[in-house]
Amino acid sequence: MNALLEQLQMQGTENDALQQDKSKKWLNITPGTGKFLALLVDEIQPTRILEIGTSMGYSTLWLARAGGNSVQVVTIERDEAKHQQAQQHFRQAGMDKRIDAKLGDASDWMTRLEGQFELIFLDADRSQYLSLAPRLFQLLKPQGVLVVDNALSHADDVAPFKRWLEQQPELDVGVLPIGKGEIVAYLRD
Ligand SMILES: C[S@@+](CC[C@H](N)C(=O)[O-])C[C@H]1O[C@@H](n2cnc3c(N)ncnc32)[C@H](O)[C@@H]1O
Repeated sequence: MNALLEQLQMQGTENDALQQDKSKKWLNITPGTGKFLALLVDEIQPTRILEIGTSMGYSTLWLARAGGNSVQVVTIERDEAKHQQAQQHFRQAGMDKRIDAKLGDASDWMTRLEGQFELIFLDADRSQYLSLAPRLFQLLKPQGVLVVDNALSHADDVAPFKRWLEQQPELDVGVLPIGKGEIVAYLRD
């Protein structure tokens, strides 16, 4: 599994350096963010994790591995080629049973998901975050944590969403200087 993560990290870096078409870039989280997510999973011990923005499944694999056998990760990707390749990586890692990979737009899938998640990782089209915010909030379980990537690398893009989070009295919101910057929002009970 370590070897697969290292391979995906290297392939992603190489692909993104050469690829001109942004929709074909992998845009993996950094290994540091992967380690942070794994630590968080170890601390929260979630049974259900929601990820928005699968790409090739690099971050999904960090989440699923840390969660062990008892976790189910639901991950959403709208690009069919990426969705297919991610599923191949999940099988390769032997993690396909605990990863439920959905193909389609997050705004659509999120209305169809039932129940709540102890951890939500948001790493998708930042222009949609504000419109997704109310439903994301409903999907987050009390004492759950929402993590949002690119808080520092694309601070202007995520600013309206971050302000929305900060206006919710039940949420404690901070930004950690890990990887591309991570918003971490904790939903008090
Ligand atoms: C930054 S990449 C995700 C990287 C991935 N989390 C990782 O670190 O391995 C963002 C991905 O989100 C997908 N995406 C963007 N907006 C989406 C949406 N509204 N619904 C589903 N997928 C979306 C894109 O196609 C892209 O593959």
